[in-house]
Amino acid sequence: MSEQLTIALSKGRIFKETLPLLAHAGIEPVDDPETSRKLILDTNQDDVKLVIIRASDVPTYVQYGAADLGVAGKDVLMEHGGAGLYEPLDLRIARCRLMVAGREAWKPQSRRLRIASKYVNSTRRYFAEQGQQVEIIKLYGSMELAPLVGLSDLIVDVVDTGNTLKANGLKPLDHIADISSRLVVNKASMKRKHTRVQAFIERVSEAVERQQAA
Ligand SMILES: Nc1ncnc2c1ncn2[C@@H]1O[C@H](COP(=O)(O)OP(=O)(O)OP(=O)(O)O)[C@@H](O)[C@H]1O
Ligand SMILES: O=P(O)(O)OC[C@H]1O[C@H](OP(=O)(O)OP(=O)(O)O)[C@H](O)[C@@H]1O
Repeated sequence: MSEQLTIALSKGRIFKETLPLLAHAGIEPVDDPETSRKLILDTNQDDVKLVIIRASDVPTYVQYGAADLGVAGKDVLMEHGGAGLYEPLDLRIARCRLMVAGREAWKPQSRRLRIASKYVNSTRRYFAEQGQQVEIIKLYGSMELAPLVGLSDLIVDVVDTGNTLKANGLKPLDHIADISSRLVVNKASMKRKHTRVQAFIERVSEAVERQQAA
């Protein structure tokens, strides 16, 4: 019997944008995670399963070997720290920027600032590098609201078109990092299932190159 491969993905943009890359590797899910309530999806290949989890949980599943591989945004990987993972491939999907943002009328202040974000580690690291001590408030979403209601001075969040910032009277202030999604691999799976995992990485890498050329 061939080795089982488990791939961790999140619903929404990562699933949608990963589908064509999986298809190039010959993998097609049997169910659609947007309509199915199943958390383990079968594919056209008996030995390949997809697990559907929260975007921020993907590195944890792969770190502990509950999934051999996964797709996660660099924002999520920076926050997780990358323990137990290899990051062999930039998939160049779900591209955005991790940014500091504040109200349109924002002016730099000399007092200690409050920053709201779900990216507490990246936020702490970034402001420490700037030599600034800040108070960080952990949120789980809708960060754009925090400065509007006086919960924080600034936010750290991902920005793509800038429409969400604009719609809420906020402006981008500082660029922290360019973000795209990465293929991540459990370190033990990379050794134990080397041939299988390496072949998968090569097929997906080909698909990424083709998408870039198109
Ligand atoms: N507006 C956007 N445009 C492009 N890429 C984005 C955008 N927002 C987020 N991303 C990228 O896509 C990844 C997945 O985003 P998604 O919105 O599906 O999950 P999430 O809601 O951020 O995660 P969680 O459910 O764990 O809180 C993010 O980690 C980020 O790398
Ligand atoms: O610069 P923009 O293009 O407006 O994208 C930025 C928004 O996207 C993300 O949210 P989320 O994934 O919840 O929202 P989305 O699905 O609407 O992009 C992020 O937290 C911002 O709120």
